[in-house]
Amino acid sequence: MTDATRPLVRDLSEDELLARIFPLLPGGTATLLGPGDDAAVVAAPDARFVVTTDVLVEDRHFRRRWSDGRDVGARAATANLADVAAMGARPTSLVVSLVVPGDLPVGWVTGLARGLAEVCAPVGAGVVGGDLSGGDAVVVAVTAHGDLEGRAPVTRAGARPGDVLAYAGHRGLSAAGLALLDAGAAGAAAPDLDDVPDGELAACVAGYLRPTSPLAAGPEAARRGATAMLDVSDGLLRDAGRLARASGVRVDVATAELAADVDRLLPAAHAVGRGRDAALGWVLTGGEDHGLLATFPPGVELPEGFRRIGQVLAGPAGVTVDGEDPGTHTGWDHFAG
Ligand SMILES: Nc1ncnc2c1ncn2[C@@H]1O[C@H](COP(=O)(O)OP(=O)(O)OP(=O)(O)O)[C@@H](O)[C@H]1O
Ligand SMILES: Cc1ncc(C[n+]2csc(CCOP(=O)(O)O)c2C)c(N)n1
Ligand SMILES: [Mg+2]
Ligand SMILES: [Mg+2]
Ligand SMILES: [Mg+2]
Repeated sequence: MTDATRPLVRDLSEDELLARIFPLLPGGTATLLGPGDDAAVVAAPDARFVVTTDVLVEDRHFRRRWSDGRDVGARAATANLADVAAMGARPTSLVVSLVVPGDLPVGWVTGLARGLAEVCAPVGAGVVGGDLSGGDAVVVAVTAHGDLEGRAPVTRAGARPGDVLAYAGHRGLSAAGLALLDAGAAGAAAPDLDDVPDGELAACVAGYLRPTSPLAAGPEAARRGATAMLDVSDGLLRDAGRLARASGVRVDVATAELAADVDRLLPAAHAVGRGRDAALGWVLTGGEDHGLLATFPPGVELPEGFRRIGQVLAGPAGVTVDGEDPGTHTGWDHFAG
């Protein structure tokens, strides 16, 4: 019988570990020279490219008892590709820096490469290089690049009073999944997604372990004239506030437009002994869904996947919910609780 926990990272040399990773990485349609040399070469037909980076830290962004390597690889790719898409760009390539302890099974690391490939390959993005180091905790730092294909980038700063506020992707799913794992899984073995009961609870846990981002909706929003856009990583209200301040407008989120999302999360709220207030909180302030929040000029037909969730009004710059100040807790902050 094969032992999935062997060999360990410390049983292999760096070169041996890399030799197991390389064949698993997606090639990508823009890759001219992939991993193995001092740097990769990636086509940039537009003569400009977008570049962004995000890091996942063990016990801050994921727990090894909940997430396997594949989950973390998929999540690291999604978090980064969503930032590329939020500029209106098409992802082309990623580099991945890995810090791993020596007692980590090699299968965890190859799982991470497979998780990266599962998210990157379908959109034609290559994993073209990275770095490897030892350390006490697992850290996955990804840098992603994207092609604007001749379009102007969609920044956070272009929203105008009168625009429609719209969102594509899941809302509150990841936060609900985290709450379920937090409430039920202390000390438990990593849940295999296949073992989680069917239905909405499983969808929430999957939404936390492997969030999906509507990546194609970013370039499509740009083509349809989106005036501002960002991905929601820290919470709908927190990120809407960033867009609002960058644009110098008031962004008003309408809870009536979010009722179906709240309903969907009620089983998860009940499972952790909470009610509708918790579900609404996850939708408004939960992070890591990596959906796209964008503003469009009035009258524009929204691109596929986007739904209206509010409106853009004249200042003072900031976010309101049904016309009211939402208070201080609008989402995640690494340092300010
Ligand atoms: N250490 C840093 N040095 C330079 N710029 C940084 C640093 N950290 C963040 N930034 C920049 O600050 C801006 C906001 O970063 P932030 O990480 O909040 O955005 P994000 O990646 O879209 O969100 P999230 O990290 O929640 O997914 C980005 O333009 C980012 O490049
Ligand atoms: C074990 C565990 N506890 C809490 C959370 C929640 N969380 C961590 S970072 C973050 C915001 C996005 O991160 P960043 O701003 O670094 O991109 C959120 C919502 C989690 N994912 N895992
Ligand atoms: Mg970031
Ligand atoms: Mg972002
Ligand atoms: Mg953040």
